[in-house]
Amino acid sequence: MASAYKPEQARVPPTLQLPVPPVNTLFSPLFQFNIALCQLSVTMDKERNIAHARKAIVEAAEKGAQLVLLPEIWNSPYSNDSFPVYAEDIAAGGDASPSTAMMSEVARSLQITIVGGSIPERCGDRLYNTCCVFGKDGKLLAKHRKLHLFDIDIPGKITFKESKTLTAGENPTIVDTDVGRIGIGICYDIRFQELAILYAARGAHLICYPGAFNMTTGPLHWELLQRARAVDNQLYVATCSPARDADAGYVAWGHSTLVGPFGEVLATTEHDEATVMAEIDYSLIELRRTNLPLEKQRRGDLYQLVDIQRLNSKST
Ligand SMILES: NC(=O)CC(=O)C(=O)O
Repeated sequence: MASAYKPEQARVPPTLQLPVPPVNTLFSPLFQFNIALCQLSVTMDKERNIAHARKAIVEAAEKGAQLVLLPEIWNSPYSNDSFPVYAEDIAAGGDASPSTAMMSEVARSLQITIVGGSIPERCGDRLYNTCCVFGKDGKLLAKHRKLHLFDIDIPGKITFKESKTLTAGENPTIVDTDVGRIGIGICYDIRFQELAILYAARGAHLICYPGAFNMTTGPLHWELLQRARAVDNQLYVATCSPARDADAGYVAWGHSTLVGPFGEVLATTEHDEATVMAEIDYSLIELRRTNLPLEKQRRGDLYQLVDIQRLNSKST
């Protein structure tokens, strides 16, 4: 009779395995707090977009948000023509990056954490689609450059090639904040489940995906992907889209959403401008991992995901 598989019998070296650490042994973030997803209208006027985002952040904080998530490309129209024109030199800061200066200032003055959606970033002669995370002291905690560029071709429906102007990032981004350990992905990054598995293995409580899905893929895939990433990894997933502008060159799907660790939609909206407010309770992550102990049941003898960065850092 075949004996039952036990994880400790896996023949893969332990350094390659991705054990998920218990949520409550990581560090001490707030376990319960309010998140705001600011689904913003975006215009061609960058100054207006920045002032408008600031106003939405202030209003969300006044309603009790301790974490604010902004949309993908909120300071610029979403187009290859606009990215070079609206791009900012984030590393230079100050006047070279009015969008990140605003987020840093408002995070500090309101004492909140901001996952700043994304903006086009200029670095030397390259452009990136970049998300900046600010702590409540206004410090830049992390910068995530979209890893998977949105290059798709669905004839008669939508063709978009971010790679015409943008360069892909090189690093997954996971960041410790006052409101938990947060993994970051931007829009198309949500389609790559390995990234979410990696974040879960590194102890993420929440994955934030600023994203501008479109009228073709949005109805079928947007919520499906969020719920899949959340239920597979038993953690929270938050998304934030620009509001829909039917006259824009790229029409965003909207529907910014928070999904819980049981794959349940906790809060969402339609396509108009709106701020979605919702409560996050990280104790539910442990509860769901106890209810469904997937981590213990995983067949490490049959399949493994390798954390390349961890592997490389061990071999140098
Ligand atoms: N805009 C994106 O990056 C992704 C998207 O719209 C899709 O995957 O569909």
